[in-house]
Amino acid sequence: ISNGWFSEMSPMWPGEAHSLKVEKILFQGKSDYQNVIVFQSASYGKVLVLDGVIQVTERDECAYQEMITHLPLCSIPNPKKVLVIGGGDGGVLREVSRYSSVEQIDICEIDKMVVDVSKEFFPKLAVGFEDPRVNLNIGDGVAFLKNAPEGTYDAVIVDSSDPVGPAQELFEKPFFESVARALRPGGVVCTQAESIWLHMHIIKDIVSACHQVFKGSVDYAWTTVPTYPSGVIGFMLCSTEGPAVEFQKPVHHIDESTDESNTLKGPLKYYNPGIHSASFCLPSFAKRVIDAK
Ligand SMILES: NCCCN[C@H]1CC[C@H](N)CC1
Repeated sequence: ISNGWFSEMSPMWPGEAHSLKVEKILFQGKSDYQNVIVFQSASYGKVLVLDGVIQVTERDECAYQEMITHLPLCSIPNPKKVLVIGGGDGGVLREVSRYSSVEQIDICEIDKMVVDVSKEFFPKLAVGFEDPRVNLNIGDGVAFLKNAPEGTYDAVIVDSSDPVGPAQELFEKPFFESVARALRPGGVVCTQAESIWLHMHIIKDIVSACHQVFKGSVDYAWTTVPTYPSGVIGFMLCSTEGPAVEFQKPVHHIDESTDESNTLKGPLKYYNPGIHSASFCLPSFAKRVIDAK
């Protein structure tokens, strides 16, 4: 942070950096896994940064948390058991807790400091931890999945940081295989899948690994998040062999009218059925890589 600005630099997006004006640094720490910073920005509310990379801001987190959750959960009729890998800020838990059909929400976050910092500085995200259906595990998602009984989950959501550092193995085939084993037939997974403007090479490898591992549907969706690099982020949507899942046609309808204004959850700010279907439409440079047979 220099002369009041934070610039997000990484070898993951060489030659460019999104900057936010810093009003006040609220927390600085180093966990067993990464450097953790929280600052009050001038225009995006509070910001959580891990190893110099923006994870969430109060102003635009809704886009990411709502899309990564509702794209998979609105694609299956009756989600009951959901697993979140990563997601220690609680935002995905907040979105999963909107489903009355859900009975069990397991979460496996490797870094306890992320949970503690979110509870202290991001109450609108950490509200997700208050749901009685949530079981919090602090540990490595890869090990957690290896110990999960086969066919346990209807949905797995992989809310990870970038494949540089603790989350690296969450982008590799062995991990996808352990996800497939933990899902029931026709179960769905949604993973954070980087930017079509910056990471087509990473996306190409993820898509290829997913086609080898998931014998149901394999699809890629994307959305806007102003404070993520290049202003967009994508998601892999995959299902295991079993009852067919058509990700582009949501079977479950939630929209801005779902009124939770009486709770910290509030109504949906971003997701709606139109955005759901539109998010699978790709620009040609991405389509030719992602849809290539
Ligand atoms: N719940 C925190 C979001 C983590 N996902 C982000 C995607 C974009 C990355 N550059 C940083 C992590």
